[in-house]
Amino acid sequence: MAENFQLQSRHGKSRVRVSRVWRRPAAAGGHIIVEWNVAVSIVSDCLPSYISSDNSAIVATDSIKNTVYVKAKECTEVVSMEEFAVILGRHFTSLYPQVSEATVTIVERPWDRVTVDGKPHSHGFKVGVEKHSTEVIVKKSGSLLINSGIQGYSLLKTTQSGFEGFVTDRYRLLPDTRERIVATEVTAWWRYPFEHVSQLPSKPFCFTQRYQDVKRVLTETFFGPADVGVYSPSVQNTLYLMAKEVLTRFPDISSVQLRMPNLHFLPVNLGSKETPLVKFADDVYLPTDEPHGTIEATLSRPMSKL
Ligand SMILES: O=c1[nH]c(=O)c2[nH]c(=O)[nH]c2[nH]1
Repeated sequence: MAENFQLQSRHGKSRVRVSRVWRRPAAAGGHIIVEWNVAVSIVSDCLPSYISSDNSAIVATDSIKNTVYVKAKECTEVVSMEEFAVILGRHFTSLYPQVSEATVTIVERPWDRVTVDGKPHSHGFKVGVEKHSTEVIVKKSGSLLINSGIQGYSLLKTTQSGFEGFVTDRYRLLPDTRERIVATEVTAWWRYPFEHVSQLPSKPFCFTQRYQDVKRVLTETFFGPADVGVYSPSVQNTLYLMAKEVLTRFPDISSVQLRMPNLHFLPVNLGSKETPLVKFADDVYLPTDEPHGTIEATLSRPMSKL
């Protein structure tokens, strides 16, 4: 209680950028580099600092920032973002009696190994596009939540998409179609089922590998087989099939949330009836993301805790 009011507070440091290199010999696969943008937010009992000038319970946000670099230094073996977030979360909740909970969020800058002369380079990387993120919440009791995700994953197919049979009323202008471009920028979040630090898998389970696996399954389900593809009757149906495939393939994922904006490629028809200039024949489009459709859903296993 704060002078007859209830105070809920948290503090931490955001945009802590850290990069870690693990220098393996070329014969063992070469160097590994990660670049992480870390945010730490702790729930800490430091009421006196809010209601008076007593800062004695505050773990300074500067110290929180420093800890990120100390822990990166201590990771002499390769760690995934998720493992690093758990290490940080456990550190703050176990070292400081006043800290009851820590939320660690990490977004990775995707440095991908380059290929030179068809060979993976031992120490050369270029930046990719879509990003892997994680949010880990650790409580003093050791209970935890691990969500991981992908952002900015842009996908498009030039055919095998349609949209028909939707509500017809005075507001409808869109014709039925079985031929259109479908484009989206996928944001996915999925939850791992581990609820306590004691349940955390040791190797060979690897969060980084699971991220790559989920991305592959999302991609394959969106596009279908390389030669013929798969017909999508709506973004809704494709989104559902993508989420379902993730839960079906990976028992260690308990729920998945997908956001798939419908980034429209509008048919171009220019001119008048008398003087047509450009007549659309599934060839020239006006790409736009303003406005765009917003389609999102969460799929969970029965009984899974969200
Ligand atoms: O796949 C689609 N789902 C919609 O809900 C929708 N609405 C719309 O105008 N076009 C589309 N396409």
